Amino acid sequence: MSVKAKIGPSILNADLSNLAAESQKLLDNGADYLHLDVMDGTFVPNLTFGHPMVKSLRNKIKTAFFETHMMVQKPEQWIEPMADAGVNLYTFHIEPVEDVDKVSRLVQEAGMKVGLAIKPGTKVEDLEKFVSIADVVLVMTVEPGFGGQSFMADMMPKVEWLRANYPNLDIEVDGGVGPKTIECCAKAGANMIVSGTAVVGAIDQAEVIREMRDVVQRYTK
Ligand SMILES: O=C(CO)[C@H](O)[C@H](O)COP(=O)(O)O
Ligand SMILES: [Fe+2]
Repeated sequence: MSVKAKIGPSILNADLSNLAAESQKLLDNGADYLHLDVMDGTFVPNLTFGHPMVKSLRNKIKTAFFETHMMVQKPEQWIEPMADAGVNLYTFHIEPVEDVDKVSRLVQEAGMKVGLAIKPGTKVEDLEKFVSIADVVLVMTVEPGFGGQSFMADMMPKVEWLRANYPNLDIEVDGGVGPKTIECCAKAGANMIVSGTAVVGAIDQAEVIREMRDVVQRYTK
């Protein structure tokens, strides 16, 4: 296996009125990248922010790696604006998309890496046919839409199956991940760890980030 352990805090439950400062604090505390949750109120029953907010954040934070987790019905609609906003990794859900290959190509042509996400109810086999075009696959460990939910350990067989078949693939998990659940994710084979509430709400963010990275590193060696 030659994948790197990376911790990407989700700013979903941070103080969004103070997004740049909250994001910089996470980066200063050791975050490897920022996971920005974009929700359209249709694909999921919640609404967050779009490309204008991401662009404003990019103006303040020049070099960090930005992932947008696109929980939207029409991911093709936001490719150009998100590329213009300075997004590095454009992760979209395959469920509402008719032609995943085509949308992935458009993401690449716009200069971003491709992330493909599945909801808890989606079989890993549905993702398999697109793995070759993906830079990252995201296995959701909560029903998308809200931060602070409980981790679904029964998603781990998907991660195990992906790791067994794709030793060098970047496999991300998202939802309810923190110090209590990290071992389970790392053991299954996840190497990109999204963590919202557990990091953002921590008294010592640096310690929580370091602790989770250490656990993942033990399994990625
Ligand atoms: O995509 C998401 C929700 O749909 C968030 O990234 C995720 O929930 C992170 O927050 P937490 O760690 O608090 O669960
Ligand atoms: Fe997310």
